[in-house]
Amino acid sequence: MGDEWEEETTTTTSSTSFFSSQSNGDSKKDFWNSDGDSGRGKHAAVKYNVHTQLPISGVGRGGRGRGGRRGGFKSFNDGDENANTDEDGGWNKTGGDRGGFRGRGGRGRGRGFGRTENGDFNDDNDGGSENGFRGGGRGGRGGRGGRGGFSSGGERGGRGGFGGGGYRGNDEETFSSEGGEKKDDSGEGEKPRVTYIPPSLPEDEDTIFSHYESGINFDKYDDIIVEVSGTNPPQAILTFEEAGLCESLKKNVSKSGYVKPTPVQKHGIPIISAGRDLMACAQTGSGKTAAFLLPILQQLMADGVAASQFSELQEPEAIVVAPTRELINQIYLEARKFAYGTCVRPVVVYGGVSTGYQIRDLCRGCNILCGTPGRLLDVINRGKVGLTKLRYFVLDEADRMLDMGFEPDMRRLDRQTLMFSATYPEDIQKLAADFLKTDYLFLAVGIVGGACTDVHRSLDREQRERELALAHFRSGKCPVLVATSVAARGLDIPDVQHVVNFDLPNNIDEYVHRIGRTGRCGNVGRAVSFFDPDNDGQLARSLISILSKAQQEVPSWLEEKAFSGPGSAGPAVRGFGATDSRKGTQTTSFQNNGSSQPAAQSAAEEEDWG
Ligand SMILES: Nc1ncnc2c1ncn2[C@@H]1O[C@H](COP(=O)(O)OP(=O)(O)OP(=O)(O)O)[C@@H](O)[C@H]1O
Repeated sequence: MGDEWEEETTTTTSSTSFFSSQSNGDSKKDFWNSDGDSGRGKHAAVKYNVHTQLPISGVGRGGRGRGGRRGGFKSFNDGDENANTDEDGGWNKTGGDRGGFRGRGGRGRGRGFGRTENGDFNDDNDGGSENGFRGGGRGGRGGRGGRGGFSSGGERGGRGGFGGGGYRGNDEETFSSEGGEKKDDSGEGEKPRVTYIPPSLPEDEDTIFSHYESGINFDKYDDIIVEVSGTNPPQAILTFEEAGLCESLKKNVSKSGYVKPTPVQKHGIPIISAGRDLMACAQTGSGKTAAFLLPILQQLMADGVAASQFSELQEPEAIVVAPTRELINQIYLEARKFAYGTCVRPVVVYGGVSTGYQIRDLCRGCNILCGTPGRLLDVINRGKVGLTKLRYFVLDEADRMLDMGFEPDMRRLDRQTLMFSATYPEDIQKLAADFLKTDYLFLAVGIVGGACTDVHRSLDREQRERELALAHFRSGKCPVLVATSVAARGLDIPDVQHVVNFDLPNNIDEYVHRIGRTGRCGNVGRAVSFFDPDNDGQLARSLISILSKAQQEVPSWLEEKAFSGPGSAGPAVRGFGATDSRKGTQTTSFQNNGSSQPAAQSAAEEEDWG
């Protein structure tokens, strides 16, 4: 997933799994069932928390994930000899010179996902990836890495649960001016094509403005310490009335259930309205999205932005970039909500969805373009989006998207840059500052990088609780068991039907043990694993070996990861179980004859519950 099923940056190398007794193969059903005490009869899941090494009953939602590695934004403009060719079905990429983002162009031969010369995966169509901006590729073997210059960066896997990224290696589509015909210019066979078209969005007002009520701690926001650093910051507003919003926006704010602004809105809105660049850091869930959308919309309305209309080339006034597909879609929905009833038209583009579909939508008019990096650069490089009218460039989750060099052409554009995040490591701040005007303002709401105090956190389980959790799982009282690898081995619990490796383990033995909690005693089972190319690459070869020996389907992207490019090295492929490491030892094979078998010696030691 290079794309926070994003994810949070997980630095852990390990692994979380859970077992589920659901027989319908619907892992999500179990995954998001945080109520582990449903009283259903069958046993379900064990999730391993790698940090604590403890099993936890019930599965809590991991929250929105974030992209794993940071992307880049560099080197788009040194196109190679393949740039602006018509290789992909006659499409002439005229966008190269249009206000920056010129793509390198070169397409490699690819199948499935693109791989850049950096050895990164591109998981977006045509080589883009959500996290990208890292320049990339001459498209080495993995295909269209060069296009748009995005290496996959990061939104791979990661912790946090329903993280965005999600590696989707096969999402390739060629969009051509001749109708989006699929074409594989490598001659190596057909590329899987992204044909997914998301369901149409509801147009009724009730749905557009549906929202949940603000929580009991909303008023506590008023006590949060706010710091604004930089010269001449404008006065904060205290109410939405002071924000100077036009009638339509006021109405939309009110229909959204917003009564008073949050601190990041109180300070951020006037800063943006004053035309200042901004680096804003505010805790999760504190309303950063509206903090940038409202003043942008207001300004566009005040300046009488041209109503969007059909054109093959769209010139948006604002671009919002976020590292994950899910997040950018959410931002788009917010933009659509606040722009309701106005002439401002937001559009969203992100990987994993038919490019042709998104381009058709784009061509209908676009004032605010929301996108993940890969797809965004893709549409720019296809000449569908020009940057000459660009006035606002917003980076949400900015700390994920800045450890990269930024394209010089982009820097030259006269635009207002707004960066938002809940965390800002110091080194990232330095990078970010380099991309902002020198008089930018830094807005810190609450403790910079601090986690939201409204989230009750607990790390640790006593033995008594562990045993109770296991007992509940065993008895079927709790259908899902979440645990660390400590529960990988040995547990023999009837009716476990599903094992989910939320994070894959470090070694293949552990994998074998974990999935062995299901499919026992002649029963069938199911194991679903989330593979993070950044963290799990070393497991790829052994996984392939294990899968093929068990006559399971081996995804082509896994083969690609295992056998090509940097990072593909992994442990030598060996057979299931173990082979005798002593040279020259005579080996006897036993086959289904019921006779004794040599015990498989695992490389890893047994885990201890202690
Ligand atoms: N002034 C407000 N009054 C009531 N609700 C608000 C207000 N501002 C934002 N919200 C709501 O609060 C929720 C969180 O807002 P938002 O997603 O913008 O947070 P965020 O700071 O971007 O969080 P994260 O850092 O996790 O991305 C949303 O449902 C949003 O509609």
